[in-house]
Amino acid sequence: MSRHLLILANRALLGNTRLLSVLGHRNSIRGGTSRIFSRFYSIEGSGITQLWPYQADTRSIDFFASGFSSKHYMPRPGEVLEFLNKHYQFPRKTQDKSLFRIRCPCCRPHKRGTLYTAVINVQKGLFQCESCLRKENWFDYIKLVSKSDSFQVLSTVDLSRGSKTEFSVPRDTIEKYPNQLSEFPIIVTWCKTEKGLTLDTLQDYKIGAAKYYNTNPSNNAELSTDKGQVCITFPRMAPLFLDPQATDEPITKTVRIKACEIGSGDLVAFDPPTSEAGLFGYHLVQSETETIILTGNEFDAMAAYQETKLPATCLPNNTYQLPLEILPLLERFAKIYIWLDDDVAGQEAAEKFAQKLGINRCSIVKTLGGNLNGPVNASEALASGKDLKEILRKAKPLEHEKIIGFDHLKDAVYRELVNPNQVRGVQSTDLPGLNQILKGHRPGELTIFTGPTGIGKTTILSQISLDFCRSGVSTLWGSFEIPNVRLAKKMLQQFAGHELTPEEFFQTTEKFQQLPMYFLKFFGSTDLTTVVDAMNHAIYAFDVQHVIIDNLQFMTADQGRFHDRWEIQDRTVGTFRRFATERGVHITLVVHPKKDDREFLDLNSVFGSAKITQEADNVIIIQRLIVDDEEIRYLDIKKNRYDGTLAAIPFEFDNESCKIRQLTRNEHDRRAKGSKNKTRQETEMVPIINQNAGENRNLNINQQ
Ligand SMILES: Nc1ncnc2c1ncn2[C@@H]1O[C@H](COP(=O)(O)OP(=O)(O)OP(=O)(O)O)[C@@H](O)[C@H]1O
Repeated sequence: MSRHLLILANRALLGNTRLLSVLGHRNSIRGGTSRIFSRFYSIEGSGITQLWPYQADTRSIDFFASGFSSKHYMPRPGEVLEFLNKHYQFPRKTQDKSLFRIRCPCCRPHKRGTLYTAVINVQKGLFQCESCLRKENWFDYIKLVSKSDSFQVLSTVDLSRGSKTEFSVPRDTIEKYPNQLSEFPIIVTWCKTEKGLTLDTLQDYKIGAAKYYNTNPSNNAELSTDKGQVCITFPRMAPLFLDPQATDEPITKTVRIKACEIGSGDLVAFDPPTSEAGLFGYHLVQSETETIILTGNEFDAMAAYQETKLPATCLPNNTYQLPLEILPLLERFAKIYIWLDDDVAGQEAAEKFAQKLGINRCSIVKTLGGNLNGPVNASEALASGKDLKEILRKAKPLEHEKIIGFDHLKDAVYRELVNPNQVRGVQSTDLPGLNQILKGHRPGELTIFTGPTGIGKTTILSQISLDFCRSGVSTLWGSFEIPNVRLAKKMLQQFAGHELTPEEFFQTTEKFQQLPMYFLKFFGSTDLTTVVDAMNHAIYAFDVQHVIIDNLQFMTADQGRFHDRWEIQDRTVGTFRRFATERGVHITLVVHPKKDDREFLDLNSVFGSAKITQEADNVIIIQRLIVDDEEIRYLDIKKNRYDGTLAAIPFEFDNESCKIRQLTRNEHDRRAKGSKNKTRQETEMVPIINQNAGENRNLNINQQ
């Protein structure tokens, strides 16, 4: 602590003006220095070392996670005015079209005339009050209006036992990993022959070798108890100081290790497992560096750096996520090349990240350059002898949504045409039948999920969300009926495949915490605007792609009188529908059925008006069929806007893992053969059996 205080004192003395100017863009200096620190860099309570200077360890993560947003960020067109109107701020026009006069959420309205003391730039979301001199960026203004210190979102880390942010071995050992590279010539040879990377590049990036256990959450295998396997190690670096306008060279230190399998480059472990600090290759950034390349993984970053000589870094996790914790590290760059895979998912992520980082400073690199075939990323381009400098030179900025031209649209349509399989969406591992019927989990859709009380809606959705999350789909749960802790407990059991003993708990949570899974803190009846604000924030902060709302009735309970209830639910569904399309996320909404004694449910059984199922892209109903005292349950897909395929998937429930398993055709036929007198509804249900699990074969939808 004393060292940090000393550095802080030195900095304050030597560059007081610079320090204040750095703080100035986020803080009014009217309240004096202590107020500056207490507002943004709180030195009270938890102690100065946690917040200032930005430490290369990970303790300051929560601080940034709850508050940081890039000053380069531009709200979507119309977003600011929509927010102001929804929150009854009654903005008034000024002569300047981009400026609106509003009330300051911080000033006390003592006199009527002093109410409208602030202005907001509706294009940039920047807020400034003439009375209290407060200046805020868009997200901080939202927080002030929402009167919320955080956006009520928990992560898997919060719900298990807190983050593990210490290295598993002493720091000295970590620093020696690059020296161990020479002991494993196989790594150097593989990087050279398979990836075209030189020893110099590996050394520049401090690539090393070390033994690690497999703790990758997408790997279903139990944690191995042997001594681990030799891995190639990628260090993640963070500066000791976070001063976006620093002119001296940042001093960096290793804050996290990513360990991958030699030969495949597949993720084996992160050390520490849950920290998000630092960026790969950040030590290559010099004081005068203004440009950086952001790639999808370490091999792409090294390839881009080797050929273009520009410092290149990569997304920190094996998913398309750009965590808030690393945004401060990218704040200083005037130009960012986003170079992700040139496929549908990669280009969609690139566009999202460009908006998150500020579209004015980002250019998107397309490795394919409009060709149908060829290398899709920097690493493949290097290995196949392409000119990476030339590819980079052709990078284009993302146009603002409002002025998107036909060129951009043409690109997107073309991408979908030539990659039909990629447009199908993320595939389920647990339930291959879902892939056969719905073809995949796609952004921008609304799925309605229903079934009788207690039939297992939450349990199945928990399993499905975990399944997609393991494939990298960042997921936000809004559990308005079941407390988050109970949901997380169920999810942990499904994740482990059995109920956990206290001994297993720690090992399993280590893996579980690495999943991009988040939970809204709300419970019971909650105002729609509050939920939508939190969802918006989660998309910015955690790159959420799938939102689950469980359920519509609990979220809207006690809102409005009896006869207004349908209207409120219709409005809620309409808002979610629009949200899914505009923000490109998949929303799964659980809706209870109407009180219905019939054995089988259909589209008319969904509670509320017909609008609910009309708005939906997919409707899934859990059905039960009683045959000779034995019960068979089905996931019955009753609506599928993507390609119209309708069918039902029979499944059984496994108590031990708390998961469902799809029945094979034989298993189903054996159980269903007792059903002699088929009802009309029963014959309408068309079971699909996972004889060829995972294959997308043509469905014989008249199997029965
Ligand atoms: N297919 C199944 N067979 C038997 N039991 C199940 C099945 N699915 C879930 N369960 C168990 O039934 C209980 C209720 O499950 P769950 O909460 O998921 O139902 P739900 O439909 O979401 O309930 P609600 O209508 O109250 O929201 C849980 O204890 C769960 O473990």
